[in-house]
Amino acid sequence: MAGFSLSDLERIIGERALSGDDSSWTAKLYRSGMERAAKKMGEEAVETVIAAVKGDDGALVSESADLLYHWLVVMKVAGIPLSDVMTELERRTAQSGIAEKASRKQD
Ligand SMILES: N=c1c2ncn([C@@H]3O[C@H](COP(=O)(O)OP(=O)(O)OP(=O)(O)O)[C@@H](O)[C@H]3O)c2ncn1[C@@H]1O[C@H](COP(=O)(O)O)[C@@H](O)[C@H]1O
Repeated sequence: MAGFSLSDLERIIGERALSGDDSSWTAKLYRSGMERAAKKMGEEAVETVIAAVKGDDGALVSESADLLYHWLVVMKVAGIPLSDVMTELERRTAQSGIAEKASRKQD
């Protein structure tokens, strides 16, 4: 299970979004467009915040999974690949020099 990545989920969402399968939540949400998908993501974000503030670790894991899934659907609707976000995160990390400092510490 630990081998499952956001890239795997992005690929599944990409396939299911265009599947035309009426039983697919992804296909339905993708078809309904950005407003609905973003609203759903917002609901999951709020539920994640509530779980965090309550200190409910089980709910925090579950709501985080819902949030990441719905965020990836929003990104699919927007047509922005996950790799664009990872590139931006990598750029920020390189800019801060943190990765370099960590690798120097290991030597
Ligand atoms: N990770 C998810 C995932 N997380 C949440 N959901 C769905 O998101 C929907 C909304 O979640 P909520 O918790 O808000 O449930 P709800 O309150 O009943 O929803 P609403 O009343 O607002 O409709 C539910 O139908 C969940 O099943 C997901 N649906 C799909 N996936 C992934 O997408 C794949 C493809 O799924 P399908 O597109 O359904 O084939 C799956 O194999 C999973 O990997």
